[in-house]
Amino acid sequence: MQEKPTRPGSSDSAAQQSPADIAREAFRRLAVRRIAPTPEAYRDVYDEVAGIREPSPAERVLTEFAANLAGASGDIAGYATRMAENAQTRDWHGYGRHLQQLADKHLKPAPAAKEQPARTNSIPLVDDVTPAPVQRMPIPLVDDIAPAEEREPASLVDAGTAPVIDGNVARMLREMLARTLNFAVTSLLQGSPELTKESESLATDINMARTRQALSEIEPRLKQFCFRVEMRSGDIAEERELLLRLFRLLIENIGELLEDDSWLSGQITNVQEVLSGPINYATLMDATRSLKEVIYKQSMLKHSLAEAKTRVRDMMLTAIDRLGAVATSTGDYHRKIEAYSQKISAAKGVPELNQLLEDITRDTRTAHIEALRSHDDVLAARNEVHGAETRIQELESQLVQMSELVREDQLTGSLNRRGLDEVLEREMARAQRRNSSLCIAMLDVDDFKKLNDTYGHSTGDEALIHLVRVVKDTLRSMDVIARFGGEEFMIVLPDTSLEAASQTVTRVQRELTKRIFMHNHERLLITFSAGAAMYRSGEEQVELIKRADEALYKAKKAGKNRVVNAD
Ligand SMILES: Nc1nc2c(ncn2[C@@H]2O[C@H](COP(=O)(O)OP(=O)(O)OP(=O)(O)O)[C@@H](O)[C@H]2O)c(=O)[nH]1
Repeated sequence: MQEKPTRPGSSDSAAQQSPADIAREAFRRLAVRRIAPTPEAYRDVYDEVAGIREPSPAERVLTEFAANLAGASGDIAGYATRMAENAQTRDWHGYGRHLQQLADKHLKPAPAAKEQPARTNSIPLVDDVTPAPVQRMPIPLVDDIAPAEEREPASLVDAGTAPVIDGNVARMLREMLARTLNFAVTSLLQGSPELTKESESLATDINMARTRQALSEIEPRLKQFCFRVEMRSGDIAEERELLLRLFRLLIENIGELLEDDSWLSGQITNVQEVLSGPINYATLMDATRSLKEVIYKQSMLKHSLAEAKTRVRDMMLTAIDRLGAVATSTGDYHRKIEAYSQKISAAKGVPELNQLLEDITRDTRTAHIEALRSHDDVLAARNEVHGAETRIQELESQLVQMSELVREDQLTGSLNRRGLDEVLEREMARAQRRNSSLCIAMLDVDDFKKLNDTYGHSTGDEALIHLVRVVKDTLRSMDVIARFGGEEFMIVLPDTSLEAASQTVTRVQRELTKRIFMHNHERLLITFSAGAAMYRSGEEQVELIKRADEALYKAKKAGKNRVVNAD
């Protein structure tokens, strides 16, 4: 199929076309040029048909590169001018050729020995604009271990040249390249089946290539492949950045809407913190886990809250009904009394008056009983409303506490890093204010990997829970344990000297040997090493932690299951 030269991409002709025409023509050109109809390719061709000459990011980079190079001296400036012309006319093939020549001439090492004239078997890369013929490095690519029939014909091999890369090295390089393409690159290209296929195909061909000629044929394909991969990575990075920006914006807006819903702000802050730091799998998983837990608990509380609110509403309705009934009955009573007074005025004798008095007494008693009952009902309803109000307040404060949960490590129930930061900040300020001593100790479970490997990850988890339980039971209530990460914990000991801190940690170690960890009726001894450090007035949090960490390192080096004090 040939591309028709009609419908040039000029704005005049484009102006006469409807968007549907332009789209149809864009698809036709994609098909004719055998370009995959990706959104980017479609956008480029659409712009071309519509006469919109918006350069793509790659075009912009290449154009700027050529412009910057123009300031160089000598023949580099000549290449730069030609590349700039190519960029202007969008002759990317020419651009690539000139760039290749420039690289060949200025970036490749000089031939190994002058007296051995270099010969090349590859397709020459010099063209008429190259000032001097380029001499390519002779690299015999024939394997010394390759079977004879796979070798390149003798006429193509550099018989007299000393190999710059010997056959073994060439084979290794080829295999490494093929493996990189086959495993590393391919695994990074998920979601792009075309590129994955090309990567695998290149790996196979490179592995099979035994001659320079064969490699020369692969070279342009590899170049094209690299270019496409680079474009794709750029797109992915851009998409990721856009998504993150969108997500941040969303979270920020939700945060602003939350003035009344303080129970949600904990989660929002948590997510914002994750988004502001370096994002990796672990931080995202951590945030997801703690949010899930909190959301689950909150949903249960919200359910009870909704029930309590419905109950209050029902009670209010009942109370209003009752008040309505009282009003109705007293209204009836007033009307009756009015009627009685008229009857009394018109009464003819005492018997009639007696009868009227009896009727009035009866009606008055009934109205009184009704009023009393309603009064009692209203009082009971008011008490119930009070009770429900108190319950709602309790539930609401529980919700606020739930939000605090994100300061807790979900596995062990100790504080998490965020909670630790807050406690440390608070205690350091207090120690400075009161001029009191404050110590911290970094704990790291010994040979924890071995425990995991031998008994499984969930047993490892149980061991961490056990450790935290023992630490909590052994420490004073004012002391705090926090999970620093993985199998590392930190203990914060306010009002404690370094010596006392070290003794406390040793006591925990002893307690661990007494309260042995059981796994399937098997007694497993858990030990840890620790580094203790005392806060120096005015010291930064990171510095204090660093000193404790160094002491912990010394404890590990000295044989584990011990405490070392920082100097
Ligand atoms: N079960 C479990 N394992 C974890 C957790 N966090 C980290 N780990 C594991 O803890 C192990 C730590 O191993 P290492 O850093 O080599 O330390 P170690 O084996 O204790 O060796 P030493 O510290 O030198 O005594 C790794 O295998 C982690 O996968 C967790 O939450 N649960």
